[in-house]
Amino acid sequence: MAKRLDVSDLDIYYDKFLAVQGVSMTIEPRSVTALIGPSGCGKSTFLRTLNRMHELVPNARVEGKVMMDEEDLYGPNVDPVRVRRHVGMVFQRPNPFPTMSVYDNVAAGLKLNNKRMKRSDMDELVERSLRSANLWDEVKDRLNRPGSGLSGGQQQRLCIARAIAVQPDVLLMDEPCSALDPISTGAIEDLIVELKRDYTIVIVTHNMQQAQRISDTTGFFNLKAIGEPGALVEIDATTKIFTNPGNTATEDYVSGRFG
Ligand SMILES: Nc1ncnc2c1ncn2[C@@H]1O[C@H](COP(=O)(O)OP(=O)(O)OP(=O)(O)O)[C@@H](O)[C@H]1O
Repeated sequence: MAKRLDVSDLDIYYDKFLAVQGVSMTIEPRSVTALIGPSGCGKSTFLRTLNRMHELVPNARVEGKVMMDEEDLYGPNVDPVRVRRHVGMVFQRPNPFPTMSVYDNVAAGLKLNNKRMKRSDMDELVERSLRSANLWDEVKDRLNRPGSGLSGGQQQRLCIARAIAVQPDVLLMDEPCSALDPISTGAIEDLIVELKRDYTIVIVTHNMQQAQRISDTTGFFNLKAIGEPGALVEIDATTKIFTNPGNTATEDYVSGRFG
């Protein structure tokens, strides 16, 4: 669990459109890396290349390299479905499987991967995942009720439980709190800080305070110029990015002068 990602010279295309150019960065295990930047600069696009979800868009592709420890995620014999199992994703809007129970939502990935798992082992893993997602106490008496009956914040923690049930190495989060109220947001932020003990976490956020509260490292993306692709401007310790960034565009962005 908790592997390092090493991205080098990554160019990301939607068909002929070069959306993001020349990204290189190292993402350390057992840390939270926040990706910030104005709308349209390619943060979500970049995030989706880290588990090969980008290529689910027809004709979308990348050039460059993404290494997870010693493994080239875009190597010739690598199965993208396996990559997505090892690099989990949590989305902006909580998306539990609506007709499935709370239990089955968490067990869904486990069932796909381990068809012969004993019921008692499955029960144990579902409980452990829900506990890790700080949701167990709230749902233990309604495991058989639909996941869609939970509150928005609970649904998002259910999605996090589902993502960690398969014991991924990396967890990607694309604005996981943007649909949540401040109290649910606080619960998810606390959870992210706890989860970094076991996982490598990369989160896209528009919320500067959130990036400062929960991340160790922050990467600032921006468009090179109007009509040009997005690019990584700088990446550094979060305290440095927010107090003494190396680039004036970063300073303007984090101090709210644009974006
Ligand atoms: N499915 C797609 N097909 C074609 N172009 C796309 C697709 N998704 C995104 N793009 C383009 O890629 C560029 C980067 O978009 P992306 O959504 O990654 O930016 P972002 O920084 O995450 O924005 P936001 O903060 O608004 O979510 C934009 O020019 C966008 O229009």
